[in-house]
Amino acid sequence: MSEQPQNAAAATEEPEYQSGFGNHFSSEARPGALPRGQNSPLICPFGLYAEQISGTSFTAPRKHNQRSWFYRIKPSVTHKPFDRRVPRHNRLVGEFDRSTSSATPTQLRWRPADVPDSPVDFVDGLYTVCGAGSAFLRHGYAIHMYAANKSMDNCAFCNADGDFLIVPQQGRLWITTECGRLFVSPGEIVVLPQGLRFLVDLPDGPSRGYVAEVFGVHFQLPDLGPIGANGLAAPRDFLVPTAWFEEKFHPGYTIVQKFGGDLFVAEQDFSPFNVVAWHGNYVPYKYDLNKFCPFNTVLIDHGDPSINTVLTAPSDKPGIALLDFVIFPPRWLVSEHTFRPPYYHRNCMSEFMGLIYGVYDAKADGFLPGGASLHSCMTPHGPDTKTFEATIAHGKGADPFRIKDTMAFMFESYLIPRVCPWVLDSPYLDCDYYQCWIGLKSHFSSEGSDRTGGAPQVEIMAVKGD
Ligand SMILES: O=C(O)Cc1cc(O)ccc1O
Repeated sequence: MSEQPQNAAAATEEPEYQSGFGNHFSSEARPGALPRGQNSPLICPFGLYAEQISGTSFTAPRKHNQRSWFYRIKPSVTHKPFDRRVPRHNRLVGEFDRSTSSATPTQLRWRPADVPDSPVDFVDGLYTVCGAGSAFLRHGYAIHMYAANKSMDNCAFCNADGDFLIVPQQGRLWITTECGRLFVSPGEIVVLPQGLRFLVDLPDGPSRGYVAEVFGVHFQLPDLGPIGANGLAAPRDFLVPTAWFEEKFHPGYTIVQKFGGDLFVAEQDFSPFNVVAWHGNYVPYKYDLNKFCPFNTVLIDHGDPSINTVLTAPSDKPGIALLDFVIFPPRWLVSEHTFRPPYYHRNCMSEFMGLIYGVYDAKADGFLPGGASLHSCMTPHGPDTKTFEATIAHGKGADPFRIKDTMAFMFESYLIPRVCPWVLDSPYLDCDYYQCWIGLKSHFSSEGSDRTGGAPQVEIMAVKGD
């Protein structure tokens, strides 16, 4: 047995991690448990079973190829047949079409959902907000949110459909996976790859957050282009678990498998967290968003948000994301004679936004931590009236200004999302969202602007020589 605490929910200290992104990692909870020389020896050390999990086709190009080898007490196949789970609720979608969801160009915003009073775990608290494509066709994505208050008990979750990128907003997540354990706090994110079994304990009780799920592709770090070799999210800040196992007889233990958006259950009599050693590059990982190294304009204008991409799930088209994860972290705004909040815009990409804490600089009110907004392809949006008027009135844009204590994020996709009925009928839907822009009035004057007074757009400081 592992030396570490057996009751995952009781543990509150960070476990040990390995660091890096895309590495071939290896870890053993028992020295000598990792076979040397080959992946699948006739007899594995300690009598373990060897089992591979592949996250890409066997023949995927080497630079994309992902797989891990697990050395476990019993193989994961040792369970009774899968049965469709009697739905407690049916709010997960894996195929987005007219029968499951609808498309709307309307700007949508939701207030934060209350965490329920009745006991709800991570799986039952998960509901799809919107998405596009199909888990079966291995192309598309789903955006989910969760509100839960109790740890998963005697069960583990396995998402056969895609990778989960979880953004906790309230309450820490203590996540046990086949590769080991991760402690994830609001301000951090965690990626759980397709098919990996995991369970979520909630050491703080009530818990809420956002999930992006991508079908048929995995998240990668964005290229840095002219930024150079450093900046944005650094590979060494990604943390991967070390092997941890429990050898527990667990009669009635259930694997809850999401398959095409539906939930299936299969019973077994042991903990699936029985991997004593593993190696490979198909791994769960977490990342602290406060480690992000943001870049920004340093003279004029407001840069496009793509500059703050943490992770991207690419499409087959170069430079076009199936789903980008972009953040709006604390940063200095220094551009001159510039309207510094996000510009008004209509984009060909669709944008789902969430707020982890603080205030987002385009919305003076109404966009709250735990809430969300969705602006679909070519739907106009931008700063609300209060933000625009305050920015202009106070002549903001002259002195360097530090945006503090905030963390907003965006899931951005080139596939247009369809929205689920339960979030359109939700009591948390802000039906007055459009009002935040209705007050924007014309400042047009054919005499010329009374604000800039024709001031030069950029002041150039000449430095005289001796
Ligand atoms: O607020 C938004 O909608 C996201 C966003 C932010 C920004 O700084 C520039 C463009 C953009 O779409």
